[in-house]
Amino acid sequence: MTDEEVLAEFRSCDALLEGHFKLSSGRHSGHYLQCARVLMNAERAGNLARALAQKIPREIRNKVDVVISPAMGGLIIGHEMGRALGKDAMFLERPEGTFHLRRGFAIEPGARVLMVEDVVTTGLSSREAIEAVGREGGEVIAEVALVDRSAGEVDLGVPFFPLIDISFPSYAEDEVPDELAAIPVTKPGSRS
Ligand SMILES: O=P(O)(O)OC[C@H]1O[C@H](OP(=O)(O)OP(=O)(O)O)[C@H](O)[C@@H]1O
Ligand SMILES: O=C(O)c1cc(=O)[nH]c(=O)[nH]1
Ligand SMILES: [Mg+2]
Repeated sequence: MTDEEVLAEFRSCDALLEGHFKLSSGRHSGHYLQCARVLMNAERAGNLARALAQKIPREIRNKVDVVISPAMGGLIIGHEMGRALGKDAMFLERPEGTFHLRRGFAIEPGARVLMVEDVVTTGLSSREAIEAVGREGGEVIAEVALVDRSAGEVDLGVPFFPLIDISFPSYAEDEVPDELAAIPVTKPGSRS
């Protein structure tokens, strides 16, 4: 899929939002990609996951033992990636603030993990999720995401293959432009 085709999918289901958003990192932005709306259609979610799987070089794809994603945003795309690769898909949660496996999920010692995210902006959530896999005994060999909002700038410490690169501006709390500050802010994500 080309970048334009992927963005057309987002636009077609009103998932490319404009307004004033507080992101997971605490930064502010006039744009938000609401991946849950894109993924609410199972056929579209499957198509996107298969396109994303094609972004992973074959030599890495062939090594993946299991797929893991950080809830909530990574959950559906992680599940569909598991289907695309024919691997189990588990998810990390952070009810007390730190990602870990729950619900009886466990990783074989040394298992090679593909991390799957919906969006990467600063990469903070991804790095926390990658660390969590290490604590659980696995090794993240690569990450994929539907969207890289850092436009290729982020360093996750593992090879990273997004479906699309986008660079929407984001601002620290004390640098929000007046035009943006004038719009009531919403915080769509679930990090507290
Ligand atoms: O690269 P970052 O700056 O960390 O931002 C990206 C993260 O933010 C969103 O999750 P969020 O924490 O909003 O929670 P959710 O997945 O539960 O919606 C998104 O799903 C990524 O996990
Ligand atoms: O950085 C984020 O929290 C974020 C940005 C975005 O565009 N979409 C999203 O789901 N999360
Ligand atoms: Mg998330």
